[in-house]
Amino acid sequence: MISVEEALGHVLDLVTPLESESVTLTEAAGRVLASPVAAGRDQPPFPASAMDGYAVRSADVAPGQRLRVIGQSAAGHGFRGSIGPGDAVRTFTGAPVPQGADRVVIQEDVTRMGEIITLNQNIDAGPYVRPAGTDFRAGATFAPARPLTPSDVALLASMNLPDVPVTRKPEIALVATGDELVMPGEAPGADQIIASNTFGLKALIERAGGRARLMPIARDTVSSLKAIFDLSAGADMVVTVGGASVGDHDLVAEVAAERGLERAFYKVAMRPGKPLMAGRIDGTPMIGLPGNPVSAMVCGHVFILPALRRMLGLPAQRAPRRRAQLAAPVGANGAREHYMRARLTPDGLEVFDRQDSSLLSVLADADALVVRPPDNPAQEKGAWVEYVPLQA
Ligand SMILES: Nc1nc2c(c(=O)[nH]1)N[C@H]1C(S)=C(S)[C@@H](COP(=O)(O)OP(=O)(O)OC[C@H]3O[C@@H](n4cnc5c(N)ncnc54)[C@H](O)[C@@H]3O)O[C@H]1N2
Ligand code: MOO
Repeated sequence: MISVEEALGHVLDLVTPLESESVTLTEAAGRVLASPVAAGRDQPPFPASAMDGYAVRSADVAPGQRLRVIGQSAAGHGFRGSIGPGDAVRTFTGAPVPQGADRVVIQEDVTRMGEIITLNQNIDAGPYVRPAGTDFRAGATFAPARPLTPSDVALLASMNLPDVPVTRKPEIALVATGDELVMPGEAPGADQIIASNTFGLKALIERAGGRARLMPIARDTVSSLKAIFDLSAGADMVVTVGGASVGDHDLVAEVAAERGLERAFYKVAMRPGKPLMAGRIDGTPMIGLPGNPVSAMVCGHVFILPALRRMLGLPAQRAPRRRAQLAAPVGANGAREHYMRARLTPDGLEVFDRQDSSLLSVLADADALVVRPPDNPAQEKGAWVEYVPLQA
């Protein structure tokens, strides 16, 4: 068995960043920029007022000073002239500050009589002028190494970029295997259960910016598995779920080998997720996940998402980890790296007692996977541990 780190290295080696496509800004959230983009203009493009008030020369600012209002500058309708000594221009938030002015006095700090304003005794320091290019300059580049956030989209819009180059969404074919499985909503026989893993994985993949294709359930026969492998052609990656272990009906390895799988590894020193396999069939990366529902989802976080991120052009990295303190002691770990379902509370990480890899109800309660290194001794309450956030 190889370590998780080694296995992840192999998985990341199986994939490469995909090509780019152009999308409109309204479709850009959650996508990954394929190349840096550059601002089309300065923002703000002119010195802009930050307040409603009067644009003045700071040399003219003194308590009780009287100034003459010579015009107005509104957002979208600037004052065309320039102001000289003793002048003021009625100015609104977002409006260009007229030439000659270097300060805005807020309207609460003046008394106006006709076209004359008198500055009050106490005046806000100001200057309430945002110089041109305060936010960014024309030509400033933007290349975040993450899926575009709502804030990023707002920034791209203000850079005057109606379309942006993004990496094509990786398409991942998800193949559930097993005679015991029926689709949600179908009437299961007495020995059957509902296929859940591929649905969870689809949600995980699509939340991270991929596209998942749910394939028909493959039955525990060589011919059925072969047929579903054929149907999966064209995907950027094929992920099978179940049939990965050593039982007589675990046929994924056999069929994949027949299809010419160049296997990178089989079996990883992790818990859950031991009978994981990965390789390439005809150039297409293939990952075989174990069937236990929690094993499949944990492997989704630990292997599929890093591979997906690499296909999206993001750095080849393991699942992000954070550190927190344990809210209660935990026992010694065994020889496999253990991803323990836990909840982050104000008192620290509460590791659940029930860690069986079939328990989706426990996984749904968890928002963290506490990572226990192989042979990690028992840990006291308050010990610092690493965890993989599940909602990230
Ligand atoms: N003798 C041994 N037996 C097992 C070993 C071992 O080393 N020696 N490893 C165990 C471990 S660890 C795991 S994990 C499982 C993985 O087995 P498979 O990948 O072959 O998975 P299946 O047998 O097909 O299914 C296991 C379990 O999960 C249910 N399942 C499968 N697919 C789905 C799905 N899409 N949705 C919901 N549930 C699913 C399936 O019904 C089984 O209950 O092997 C151990 N055995
Ligand atoms: O590794 Mo299995 O995934 O322990 O349940």
